[in-house]
This record gives sequence, C-alpha cells and structure tokens, in this order.
Amino acid sequence: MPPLSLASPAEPSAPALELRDLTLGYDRHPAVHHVSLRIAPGSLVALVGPNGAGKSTLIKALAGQLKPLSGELRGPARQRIAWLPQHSELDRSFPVALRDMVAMGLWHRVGALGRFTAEHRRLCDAALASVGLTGFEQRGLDTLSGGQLQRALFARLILQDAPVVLLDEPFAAVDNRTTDDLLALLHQWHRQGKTVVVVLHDLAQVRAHFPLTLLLARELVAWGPTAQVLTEPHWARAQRMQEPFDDDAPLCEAPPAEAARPHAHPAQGARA
Ligand SMILES: Nc1ncnc2c1ncn2[C@@H]1O[C@H](COP(=O)(O)OP(=O)(O)OP(=O)(O)O)[C@@H](O)[C@H]1O
Repeated sequence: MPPLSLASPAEPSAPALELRDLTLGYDRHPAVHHVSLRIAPGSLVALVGPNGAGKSTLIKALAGQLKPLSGELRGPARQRIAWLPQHSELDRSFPVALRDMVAMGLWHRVGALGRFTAEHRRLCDAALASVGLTGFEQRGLDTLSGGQLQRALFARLILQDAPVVLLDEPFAAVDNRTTDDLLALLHQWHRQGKTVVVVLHDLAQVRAHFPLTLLLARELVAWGPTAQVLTEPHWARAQRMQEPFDDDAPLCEAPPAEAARPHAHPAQGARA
C-alpha cells in the first residue's frame, strides 16, 4: 500500500484553514476523529468519503457552525466564510423575491442599519446575470426549479465575496448543464485566489476539476494531490475504516499526541 499523503501540499504562506487534532461530534459522540491538516490559501479542494464518513460534519465545523469536541480549528472569522449547506435549509415558502434573497449576500457590506443603494442593486443584478438568472429578479422562491434555486444560492455566494467558500454537495440535485455552469464559477473563484472546499460524491468530477482531495472516513485517510489520494488502496481503506463505526459508542479519549498520528491512535472511541 502506498504511504498516506498527510503532509500539506505546497504552502506558500500561512494556511487558510488549519486543523490540529480536531475531533467533532454531536452530543459528545465523536463523528470525526483527530484530524490534523493545513489547507493553503487559494486551494481548490474536494472533500470525499463514503456515506457517513463525516464530510458534512467537517465542513460545518470549518464554517464555524459546529463547535469542536476537542482540538483546534483556525481560519478566518465566521462572517468571512461563505457556506452553502447540503440541501439548502432555505424555506422556499418564505415570501421573498429572488433579488432580495440574493441581496442577503451583501450583508457584510450593508449591515443591519445600512441603506441598500443603487450600487448594491447593480451588484445583485450582476451576480444574477453571472448565474444566468437575469429576468428572474422578482420571482418568488417557491416558483423556482431546484437548479434555478441552486444558481440563486451561488449568486448569493458571489456577493458574499468571502476568501473561503465551503459547499456541501452543491450539485446533488441539479442537471449537467447547471453543474457545468456552477463548476465554472468554482474555477473562477479558484483563479481569484479564494480557498474553496467542496463535499462531493462524483469521483470522476473530482478527478476532472479538483487539484486537491481530502479523503475522510471518520479519520483522515489521505490528503494531497487528487491523483495520489484517489487510489484504489486508499478508497478500500476508507471503506474498511468507515464500516465498523458505531454511533452509540462513548466519547473518544485518545491522548492527543498519540491521536495526532493517523491510524496509530488506540481509542477510536466510536468504533464498535
Ligand atoms: N445532527 C446530528 N446529530 C447526531 N448525529 C449526527 C448529526 N449529523 C450527523 N450525525 C452523524 O455523524 C456521522 C457523520 O455524518 P455526516 O453527515 O457528517 O457524514 P457524511 O460523510 O456527510 O455523509 P453522507 O455522504 O451520507 O452525506 C453519521 O454517523 C451521522 O449519523
């Protein structure tokens, strides 16, 4: 079996995101164990793994939505991270026009007491145009197709203009054409120097579009250039590591020094 790639890829400056012995979970039951890695600014990263591997858990924590059980997570302030959760929790019946929903992406500029200016309106319309939704400005959210809604949510991300963008399965319910358009936006953000991390299941898509991959199976399996991470042995190892997990197991109590070494820590408390 080839050695795991656990070193960070070339890292020209301070990392955009740094995880130190990070353990995450719910109600004190760990779901992701002792992950340590550094993601360099400007990285375009796919986050992959079997079902239940902890991908959504990890990306929620990166977005500042889930407090770590232990370990450390360093990154920009929460308001400088643009985050799109899985199957957006947006209430479509909420009576709001598309432009107003998208304009929420400008919150960091406008603020609670700020005035929505002609310039803000122009930015909204430009963002809508860049996702192909010109003419939809006044439409209610409940009138949009799944693909149109996903385009609108990407327009909101454009307006957030955050240095770090985190997306959880953004192409799960959209057709090929919409996926291609949204992938083009990801590449544009990458060219602009943003750090982009995306949870994905389609490994062909990962190979085609993502220079870096993080393979998770409750623990870090491999991290680095996609071709080196997405190998048959790594994927087989991820499947083997994922299978025995028991969500009812007690809190993991591996000592940090030991736990920081991948596959070496003894506790893996969530395992049966
Ligand atoms: N809110 C929650 N409360 C309790 N347990 C949770 C919660 N969310 C996720 N889990 C558990 O954490 C573990 C990891 O789940 P997570 O959703 O992070 O995996 P995933 O890799 O994103 O899975 P999938 O590919 O199926 O979407 C699972 O065992 C899941 O049941």
